[in-house]
This record gives sequence, C-alpha cells and structure tokens, in this order.
Amino acid sequence: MAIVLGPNQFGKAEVRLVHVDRSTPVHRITDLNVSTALRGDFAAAHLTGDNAHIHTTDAQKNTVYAFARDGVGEIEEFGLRLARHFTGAFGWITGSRIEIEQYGWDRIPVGGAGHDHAFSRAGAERRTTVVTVDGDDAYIVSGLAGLVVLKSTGSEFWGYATDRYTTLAETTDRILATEVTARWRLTGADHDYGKLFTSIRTILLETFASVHSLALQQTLYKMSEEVLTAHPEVAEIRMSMPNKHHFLVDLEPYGLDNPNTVFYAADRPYGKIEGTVTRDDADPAGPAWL
Ligand SMILES: O=c1[nH]c(=O)c2[nH]c(=O)[nH]c2[nH]1
Repeated sequence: MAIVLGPNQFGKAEVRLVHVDRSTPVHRITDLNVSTALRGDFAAAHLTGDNAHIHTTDAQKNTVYAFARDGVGEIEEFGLRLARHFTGAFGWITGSRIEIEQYGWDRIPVGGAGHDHAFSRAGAERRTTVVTVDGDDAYIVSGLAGLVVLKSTGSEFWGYATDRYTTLAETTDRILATEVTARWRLTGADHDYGKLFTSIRTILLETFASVHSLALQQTLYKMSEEVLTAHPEVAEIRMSMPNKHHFLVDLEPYGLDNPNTVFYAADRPYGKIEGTVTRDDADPAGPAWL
C-alpha cells in the first residue's frame, strides 16, 4: 500500500478590493471579493516542507491589488488577466483559478440626480465569475447570487406523491419566493461580459415573473431554458433556488378568517431546489466547475 498526494491547490481567499475610477468627476466604484488558487507541482512542499515551488498566498494577494492599479474592467477580464499571469509566473504552475464576487453600489439620489461620489450598497446580490486557466485553455463560469425574488400569486403546488407522513395541503394560489444563485458556463473566453450579464439577469427575472408556476422545479427549468435559448454562448447553466416558504397563518383562534393575506415567512428549514440545464452538444466542461 502507498499513500499518495492527491489534487491540491493554494491561494488567497477573499481579497477585498475596491477600485475608484476618478478619471472624471463622476466617480465609479468597483467593489470585489477575489479568491486565487494555483495548481501545479507543489509536491515537495507537501511531502518534505520544501517551499521552493510555493508562490506565496501573500504575493498572490499583492498581485490582485497591483493588477487593479489601472482599472479592473469586467470581472471576467480581470480574472483572465490574473489567471494567465499566475499560470505563466513559474514553470511549475500549470493552472490557476480566480473566483470573483462583485458587490453593486447605487448612486445616492440627491435633488433628483445620482450623486457623483456618494453611493449606497445595492443589497445582498452579487455578480460572480470563476475563471480557470489550465495551460493555454481558459474556462469561464459567470453568474449571480443573492437575487431574492417573490411573486404573490401565479404559483400552485399540488398533485405530489403522498405517504403517511405527507401533511402539506395542496394549493392553487401560494406565494413563491426564492434566492436565486445562477452560474452559467460559457463557450470560449471572448465575450461582451457586461452586456451578457445584464441580458441573462433580465431573462431570469422576466421568466420568474411571467411563468405560471406549478412547482419551483418547473420555474427553475424554464428560467434556465430561456437563457440557453437566447444565448448560444452559454453551454450550461446551474441553478440553486431555495424555496423560501410563506405559510398561511391560522387566524381562527382570534375569530378571523385569512383570505390568503397574512403569512409567516419562515427562514428555515427551506426546500432546496437545484438543477443543471445544458445543451446536449455543449463543449466539454473540462475543469470549469472544479
Ligand atoms: O415547488 C415546490 N417543490 C417542491 O419539491 C416542494 N416540496 C414542498 O414541500 N413544497 C414544494 N414546492
């Protein structure tokens, strides 16, 4: 029997970077959370503590800040710059993975117009990307997280399998609420990333709103299908949509009816609905999801 070192990587997690573009009096903020990871021959460090191949996580963090000096651009482009740099930095580094979350900031409205240099955080939603470079090949999975949506009607849930533990009442009119995490794998690495993000986000929202839902699973599939139909450059989309349950409160003890208006918004447990929708002729994913 032999004990062997398996896949390994190391990097700096959650480098918080804010770039202020001051090139005009109307400043622009880019607020990022960047995580790096290097792949390659790091066996000696693991097996004997020989650090000669270690490109320190501290230097990786410094590189993230240095590369932001002249602007960041779209997060996918920033990720590609970093990943390609790290992969070529030393001969034994064969690949790297850059994960970026971007937080949105809105201009504070003052006197009816957005302020030049005062902002309010746009909420919990993040734009995301994971850029993986493996030798000369680049793989990009972009997405969004923390997009909380709710519809107050247009959702039913009935016809499910039952057993002795099933107590859930069937409904033809319920609240449907979820927090969307969507990740889409792109074919190639040369896209108008900002435009693509805006378009996919709009499709996800419009489809959530307009589909008459018979199950969150059906809504998830339809949202994914619409993205794939509109965007040939998207090979595959993975969605996670927790069912944020809204339970009708029993008001009878207080002598009141409840005509589908008063709900208890439970935070846990929640239904965890996840799915992948893909083209059957999509390019192989390679290490895109690793
Ligand atoms: O849309 C739903 N899908 C389910 O799988 C499920 N399960 C459940 O209890 N409620 C719901 N709602």
